[in-house]
Amino acid sequence: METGLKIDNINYQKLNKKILTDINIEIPLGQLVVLLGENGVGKTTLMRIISDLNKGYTGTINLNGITDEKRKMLVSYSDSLLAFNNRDTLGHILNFYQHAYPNFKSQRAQELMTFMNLNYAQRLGELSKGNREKFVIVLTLSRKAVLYLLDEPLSGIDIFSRDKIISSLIKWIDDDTILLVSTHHVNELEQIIDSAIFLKNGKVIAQRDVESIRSDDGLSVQDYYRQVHLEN
Ligand SMILES: Nc1ncnc2c1ncn2[C@@H]1O[C@H](COP(=O)(O)OP(=O)(O)OP(=O)(O)O)[C@@H](O)[C@H]1O
Repeated sequence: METGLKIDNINYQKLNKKILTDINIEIPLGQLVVLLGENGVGKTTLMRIISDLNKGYTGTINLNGITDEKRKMLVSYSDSLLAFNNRDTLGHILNFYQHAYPNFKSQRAQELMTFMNLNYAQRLGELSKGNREKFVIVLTLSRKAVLYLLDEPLSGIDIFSRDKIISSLIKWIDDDTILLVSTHHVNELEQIIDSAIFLKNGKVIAQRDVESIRSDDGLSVQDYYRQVHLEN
C-alpha cells in the first residue's frame, strides 16, 4: 500500500476565480512540513480541500492509499470553531468531539488542556485570541490521525507559550504521521521542520527538504523563501 500524502494535479476555483492551479505535493509519513505563501495564496483552501471540506476541485488526494472521501477519517483539522456557540464551555466542545470522532483520545485532550493552561469550565466566547488558538491545537492534536493540519496555529500566541508549544509539538503526534503547518513565521519553526512547501499565485513554486536548503543553498528556510519568491 502507498503511504503518506500524495496530491496530484489539484485545480480549484471559486466564483470563477482560479484559486489553486496544478498543485502537486508529496509528503512521506513522519514529516513535519510548513506551508508558506502570501495572504490569500490558498493555504487554508488547500487544507480544506485535503480535509474534504471544500468540494468541487479536480485532481486526486491520496492519503495512505485512500483517495475517496473516507480519507477525512485520517485527517485532523479544526477550523475556526464557528460551528460552536460562544456560550459553550470548552468541556462541552471536547465532549462533542469525543462523540463526533471515534479517533478522539480523551486522555491526550486532558494532557493538552493542562499543557495549554486551559480550563474545561471556560466558555468559548471568553477566550482571548491566543487561548482560542491553543484550544484549536488541543482539538486537532487530540485525535489519532495520519495527517494533522494546523492553519497558522501560533499567530496570536505569546512568545513564551509559543516556545513551549513549538518545542513540544513533536511529542504530541505519533511517528507515522504527518504534521502540515501553515505559517507566516517560518523562522520560529525552522529548527523542527523537515521540509517546506512554497506557494505563489495559487501554484507550488518549490517543495524542499530543510536539510538540502541548508547544505546545497547555504540558506535558512526564510532566506530561501525570499529568494524563490522573487525568482518566480
Ligand atoms: N468563501 C470564499 N468565496 C470566495 N473566495 C474565497 C472564499 N474563501 C477564500 N476565497 C479566496 O480564495 C483565495 C485563497 O484564500 P485562502 O484563505 O485559502 O488563503 P490563505 O493562503 O490561507 O491566506 P492567509 O495567509 O491570509 O490566511 C483568496 O483569494 C480568497 O479571496
